[in-house]
Amino acid sequence: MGRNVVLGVDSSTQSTKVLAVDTDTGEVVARGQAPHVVSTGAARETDPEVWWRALGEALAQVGPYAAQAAAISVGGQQHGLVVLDREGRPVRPALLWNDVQSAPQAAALVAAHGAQWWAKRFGSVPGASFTVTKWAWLAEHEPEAAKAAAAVRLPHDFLTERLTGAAVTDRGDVSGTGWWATDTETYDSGLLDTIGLDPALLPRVLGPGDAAGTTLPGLPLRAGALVASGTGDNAAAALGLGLAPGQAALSLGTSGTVFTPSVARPADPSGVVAGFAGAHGGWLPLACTLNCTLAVDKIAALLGRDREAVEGGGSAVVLPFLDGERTPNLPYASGLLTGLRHDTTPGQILQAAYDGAVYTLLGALDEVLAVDGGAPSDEPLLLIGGGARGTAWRETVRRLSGRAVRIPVAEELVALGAAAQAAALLTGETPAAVARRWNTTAGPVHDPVERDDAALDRLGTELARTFGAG
Ligand SMILES: Nc1ncnc2c1ncn2[C@@H]1O[C@H](COP(=O)(O)OP(=O)(O)O)[C@@H](O)[C@H]1O
Ligand SMILES: O=C(CO)[C@@H](O)[C@H](O)COP(=O)(O)O
Repeated sequence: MGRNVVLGVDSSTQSTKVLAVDTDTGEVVARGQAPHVVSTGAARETDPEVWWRALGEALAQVGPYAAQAAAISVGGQQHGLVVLDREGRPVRPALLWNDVQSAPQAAALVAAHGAQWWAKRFGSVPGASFTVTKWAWLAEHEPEAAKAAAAVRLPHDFLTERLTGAAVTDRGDVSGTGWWATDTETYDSGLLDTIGLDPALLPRVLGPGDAAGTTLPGLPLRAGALVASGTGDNAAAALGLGLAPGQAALSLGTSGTVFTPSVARPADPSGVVAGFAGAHGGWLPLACTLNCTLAVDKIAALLGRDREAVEGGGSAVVLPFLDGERTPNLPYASGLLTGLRHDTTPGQILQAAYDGAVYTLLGALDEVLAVDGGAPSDEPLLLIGGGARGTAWRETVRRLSGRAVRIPVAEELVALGAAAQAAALLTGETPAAVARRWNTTAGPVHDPVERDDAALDRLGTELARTFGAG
């Protein structure tokens, strides 16, 4: 007898990953992965057709499970602006979450209404990552493309629609647009009017547990398989970990993120904490940096060193803002290296890059955990994302946080969370209950070590001195 299998997809910045997961046990029985192309230079863009082709390639790698799976769900990188024509073809490449060209539009939108208004109504103060600022940029710089729009989607909506034909999104991902009000859980027609975006172009927002539909014929999938709503990648990871309020995750990928579910609706006027909705109800306060694994890998490459070839000690400080930065909000910043002495070694400079990438995430973690008013939790911090496989990343987080860290053995928590969402459609459980049944957080716990306050002080001083940020 064949296994009961579901498929979970993570269409993230650098690649698409597909997991085929045994619904009963949570065992990953097959996996596939195919790379994306992200533009270099001033813009960060990817043609959505690249995601669609990558999904096909990754599905091909899971072999017969693609046609066997009874349900599928797509988690995707958040915020990206996908503009489609009447035939559902991209009008132009998608503007990604880490494209900071819309920083002037973000500043103008915040100035027009005030940070308090944004936080209170939308749960977030939009920086250049938010979709609303990208639409404003498009309307200003490429009005013909904006006029040609017959549909506006997020990355995961685009893929879900290709699978089902349904124009839908979910509350987790839509909460990162900046045009969906978290206080009323509706699109804000007044705001859409001011940015010239017709609400008819937007997808319907599904509720927790709703299905998007079933697979269209002609796909390399079981005809009529259930397709879950999908969600943004961080919300999917929260599902994949079965996170409960007070349990926090730190994700080390192209972006660095920290998040925890909360009962209270986040509304941080400082803009550090984004007030996202959870995929299955509740809230998901989150902070995100633009420069994480790619930035540190680039610095390792510039130094001609393996990413693990770090050395402790010394006084070097690196602020690895190679793409500008979002936390703190410094979209025009570039990377900075200071504190060099005659005895500084290349390995110390590389370690300083890791420190610089982790520093603001840990500061933001306390703010994320404070949304529910609790004291910072003593629970081990769950470390996920590609970087969690690296010793240098793990040891940097331990040394700068002074906290215990747990590394789940399960990799690809976003795809696993999508798979849990798909399985939940079949079993009637919540995705979190599925994830707990699958024991997705199992993995070694690394005990706390003494916090390196000297390194934290050096970084804090440099951020304040150079950028006036802390
Ligand atoms: N063994 C490893 N050690 C440290 N870093 C790793 C390892 N394997 C992958 N990575 C890092 O993981 C990153 C990709 O992580 P991932 O979470 O898949 O990114 P994204 O979801 O943004 O596409 C790469 O940029 C790479 O630096
Ligand atoms: O913008 C955010 C969160 O607000 C990013 O976390 C993106 O969702 C991209 O994620 P990765 O590709 O780095 O996983």
